[in-house]
Amino acid sequence: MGQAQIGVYGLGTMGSALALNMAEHGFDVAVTNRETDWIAVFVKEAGDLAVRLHPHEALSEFVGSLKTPRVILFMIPSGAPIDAMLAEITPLLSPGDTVIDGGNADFHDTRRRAAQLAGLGLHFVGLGVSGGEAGARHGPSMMLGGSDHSWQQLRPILTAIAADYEGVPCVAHLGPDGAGHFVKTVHNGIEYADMQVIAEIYSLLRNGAAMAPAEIAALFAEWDRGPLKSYLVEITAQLLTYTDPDTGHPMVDVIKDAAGQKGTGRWTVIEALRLGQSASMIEAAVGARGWSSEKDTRQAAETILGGAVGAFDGSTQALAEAFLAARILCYAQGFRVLAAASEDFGWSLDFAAIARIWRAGCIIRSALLDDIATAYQGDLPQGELILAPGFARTLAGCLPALRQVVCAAVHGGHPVPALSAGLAWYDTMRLGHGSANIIQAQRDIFGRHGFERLGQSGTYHGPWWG
Ligand SMILES: NC(=O)C1=CN([C@@H]2O[C@H](COP(=O)(O)OP(=O)(O)OC[C@H]3O[C@@H](n4cnc5c(N)ncnc54)[C@H](OP(=O)(O)O)[C@@H]3O)[C@@H](O)[C@H]2O)C=CC1
Ligand SMILES: O=C(CO)[C@H](O)[C@H](O)COP(=O)(O)O
Repeated sequence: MGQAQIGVYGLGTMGSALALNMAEHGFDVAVTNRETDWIAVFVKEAGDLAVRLHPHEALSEFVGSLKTPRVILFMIPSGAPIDAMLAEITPLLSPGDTVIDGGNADFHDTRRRAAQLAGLGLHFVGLGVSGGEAGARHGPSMMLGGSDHSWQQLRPILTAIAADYEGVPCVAHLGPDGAGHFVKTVHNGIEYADMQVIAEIYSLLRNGAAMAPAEIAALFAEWDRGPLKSYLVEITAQLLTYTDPDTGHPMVDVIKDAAGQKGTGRWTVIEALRLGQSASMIEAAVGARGWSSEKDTRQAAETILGGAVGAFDGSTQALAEAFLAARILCYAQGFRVLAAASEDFGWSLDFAAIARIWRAGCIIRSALLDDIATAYQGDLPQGELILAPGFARTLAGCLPALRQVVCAAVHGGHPVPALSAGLAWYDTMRLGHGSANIIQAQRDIFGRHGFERLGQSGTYHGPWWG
């Protein structure tokens, strides 16, 4: 009879940190890894926590060491590796056991896997985990999609290891099958947009206002003490203080300006479009990462198109206000995608709960999330965050600055795709009467698609065809 309360397969960055976190909270954890040489090293390096870690090389022994019904967490790349491991492990499991994918998975795959395992009497959980290595080790934010049975099995462990926000653990059961992975995907989409906004503001300060990294670091550190307080602002302030030991230059200057991406930002945009939404700031951030990776093309273009940029003479106060407006807008776009998916998949997502579990532990944790949780607990006009009285007021106060910053950036030739996408969305939403009447007329002329008339029901055609 097995004794371990949970098994962790995959002792990479995240899996090893989560296993140590569980052990530290008094849970007995069976551990294993594809590369088996690493298992003993990991346990040895765990020091005092090793007593709670039970290493196994063979999968059958790992499974056999677990209390039943079993709970097994995979922290490996999602996609083909998860499917291959499910094929290997499911014959060793019994009805009632739960398998968790804690990686960043495409929620469509999670839904498929949940259905596949349900056919075997097994439970499959898609668990979004955020916080990087430090979060996983000391308290991540976790978004769970799966059955009530699995949630009851996992709840004691997950609430113990989760980040804590004023006594509230940052973990929640958000819905069935793919709901947790979907929410994590959108979390990452917001992460992309917020990071892009920070990069754009940095660039305006550095290339437009000729500020040194150390000065910008001080400014970000100051912002981190006010309404812009967030993990991403904090680490940006820190990273700008480092010097490259090889060259003596600011570290940020020797890092190639080509951003990587593993897929979650792109998935957010694809799902948003599929759901009839446009998370334009997230789209801008994904696009900007793509363009950034075309370094050779950009270098060639600079010699042909001219790469000079003008001075940016906006104040740092205007930048702070523009940043706050942009942050509200990008979170609001992310929540709109969640709302659309919740409706489409019948998940009944609890948006206040999502905001609450993002307040600590995760990469997008920020001062704003408590206000978002509060807004979702009250009456939200049209269900729109930007219409919540507090946010509408803040946006109205900060919008002149966002407009001024975007204008100054455009005037000086500084690319600000996320800031300008946010502004365009705000300006679109605040107009009760837009310009789509022209599009409707065009569609009717070339395709007889018909249009609605203001104040009348039914479909009409114009007098175009004589
Ligand atoms: N790093 C981060 O900040 C975050 C990562 N994630 C997600 O967590 C998961 C793990 O990421 P991370 O810990 O960073 O990755 P690492 O690269 O540090 O570790 C990967 C782990 O997966 C194992 N592995 C790789 N390929 C296979 C395979 N084909 N079959 C079985 N095991 C395999 C590796 O085993 P071996 O040692 O044998 O190579 C290793 O244990 C990913 O899905 C990632 O998207 C989620 C949130 C944050
Ligand atoms: O999930 C995460 C943070 O929340 C991971 O760090 C993820 O890898 C970030 O995405 P990308 O690598 O595409 O920047």
